[in-house]
Amino acid sequence: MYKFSGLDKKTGHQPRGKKGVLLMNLGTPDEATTPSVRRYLAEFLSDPRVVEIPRLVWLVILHGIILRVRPAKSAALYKEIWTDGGSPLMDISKKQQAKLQQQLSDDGINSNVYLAMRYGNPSTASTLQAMHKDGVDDITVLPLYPQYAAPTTGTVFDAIARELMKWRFVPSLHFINTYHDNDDYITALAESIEKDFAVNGKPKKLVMSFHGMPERNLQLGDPYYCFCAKTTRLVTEKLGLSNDDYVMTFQSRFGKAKWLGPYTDATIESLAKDGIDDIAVICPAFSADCLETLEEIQGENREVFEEAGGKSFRYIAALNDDDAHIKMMAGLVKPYL
Ligand SMILES: C=CC1=C(C)c2cc3[nH]c(cc4nc(cc5[nH]c(cc1n2)c(C)c5CCC(=O)O)C(CCC(=O)O)=C4C)c(C)c3C=C
Ligand SMILES: [Fe+2]
Ligand SMILES: [Fe+2]
Repeated sequence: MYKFSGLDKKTGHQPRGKKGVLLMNLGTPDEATTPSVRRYLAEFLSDPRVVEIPRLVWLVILHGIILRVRPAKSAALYKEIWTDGGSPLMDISKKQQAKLQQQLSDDGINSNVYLAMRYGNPSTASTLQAMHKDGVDDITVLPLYPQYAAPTTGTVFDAIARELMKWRFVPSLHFINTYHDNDDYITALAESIEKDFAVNGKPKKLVMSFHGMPERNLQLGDPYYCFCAKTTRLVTEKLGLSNDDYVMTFQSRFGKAKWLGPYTDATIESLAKDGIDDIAVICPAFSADCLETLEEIQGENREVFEEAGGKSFRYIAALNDDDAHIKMMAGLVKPYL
């Protein structure tokens, strides 16, 4: 490590040689208002990794229809889940950052933890610039998506590369692309399920609901589906569940194409109709609770279940800032620090 105190006298360069951790997540609107949601969705849905249909056709649909209709609807949903700390995804991400910082320092590691979002704020570019200013030139990137997918993890890499293309001194980079089968992740999920079962009893069915994606992405080689299946297998094996005890499903469909199935809402409805009136739902693809878990699962899907005759619906929270989750993150980044 270079040992400069203050700026170098000859070059005016910053002291360098520090290592830093960069936590990344999707991003969320700054406010639960239509203009704020529109700005966020415009950036998110313009990403060619997220919507893979011919560019020109998509931009016409996006700006002609979707960005005129969806922001107001989504803003109303965000309002339902908004907290004093802002969007749950942002609030929880900040807590994760602070707790991981503390965990690393408890473990005797003197590296700063930074937080950036792929869309919206704090932006990837501005966070990388802040790291550079702090003298960090060795960056460990942890996208908080347990199962690699091109529209999530892949595009985090794009955003980092796009910024670094402008830099003269490209830092050392360590990119953690997936942790779907990491022992500590599987154990943390299994323990959170066991805790729920201990308090509320074993449900008639455990629904493991993952965020969906178009089925075409799978055919084109995206490993996401297989990684979700592996997480499901490892967690259910750890819990000693039999095939009848659980089901893997996919939620948050968007657009007209066929998405990965079975769909969460249709599954939950048919479970209730078949007399499986007591279920617990967990969403292992989400490292932090957000619109898709708090509103779509706890809100919408609960209603679907109850209207179809279901009696007991439990949502098992994301790992959020649980100690086991933070320790898992520390375990993932430590080999590079
Ligand atoms: C349009 C295609 C989409 C793909 C493919 C997709 C994949 C994907 N997304 C997540 C995680 C999150 N998605 C969230 C919200 C969200 N996702 C899409 C679309 C796609 N996602 C939309 C349009 C939205 C916005 C919500 C709305 O307006 O209804 C979120 C929550 C954000 C928040 O602010 O709370 C997360 C997290 C994963 C893991 C994934 C994997 C394939
Ligand atoms: Fe999504
Ligand atoms: Fe949704």
